[in-house]
Amino acid sequence: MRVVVPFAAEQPKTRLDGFLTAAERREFADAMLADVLAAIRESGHEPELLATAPIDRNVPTIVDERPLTAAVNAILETDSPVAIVMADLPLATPAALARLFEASEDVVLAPGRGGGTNALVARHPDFRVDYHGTSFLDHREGARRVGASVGTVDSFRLATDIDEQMDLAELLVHGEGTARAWLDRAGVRLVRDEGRVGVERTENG
Ligand SMILES: Nc1nc2c(ncn2[C@@H]2O[C@H](COP(=O)(O)OP(=O)(O)OP(=O)(O)O)[C@@H](O)[C@H]2O)c(=O)[nH]1
Ligand SMILES: C[C@H](OP(=O)(O)O)C(=O)O
Repeated sequence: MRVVVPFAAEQPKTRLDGFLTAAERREFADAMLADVLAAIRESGHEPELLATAPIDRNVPTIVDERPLTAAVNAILETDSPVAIVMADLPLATPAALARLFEASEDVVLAPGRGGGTNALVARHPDFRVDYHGTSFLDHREGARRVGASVGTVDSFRLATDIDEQMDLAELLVHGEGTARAWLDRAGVRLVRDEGRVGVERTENG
């Protein structure tokens, strides 16, 4: 099965603007991508990148400048089965991915917190994506509309996409890979005084 990883190569992670500079966001997105690619390989699959611009990685790469939904649907139109795994899932483990890849339904969805779809497998030739907003609900409805059976993978590690500053706390609590190490080097630390955990940046970061 093809495992395709969409990647916004040029201006990634704009919601972290203010906490990380544009150059840092590129480095951090790259570090998360490295973790995701490693987890996919360890699960026994060879990942492919679907990037908005050429990037210098030793991975087969499709460059498609169109927005995310159009670029992913261009792949789903020509191939099945295909897995789509987002590049901002640095907590993803080979075991969590294997649960996604090995589920038997025509369309298998790994929801993200907040209603998104962090990873999916499409085995039905007529299924198409519609990302952003509550894409999990849209994808479930879309799958049913084309007569596809739908499965859901209940996984904290696949549900934790890193979009906003508070998501960085999850990576500091649970992460062990390249992206976690990048945060440590950048001086991003947990704040665990009271209430919900948060993050701050120390001077020497
Ligand atoms: N190929 C492709 N991938 C994209 C595009 N937009 C986002 N992605 C990737 O899709 C996944 C989910 O991205 P989002 O969290 O929606 O967007 P983001 O660019 O990472 O972050 P924000 O700028 O904060 O929205 C990540 O793997 C992104 O790298 C796009 O236009 N084309
Ligand atoms: C790609 C998009 O991600 P989000 O905008 O929820 O991070 C989605 O899952 O629909």
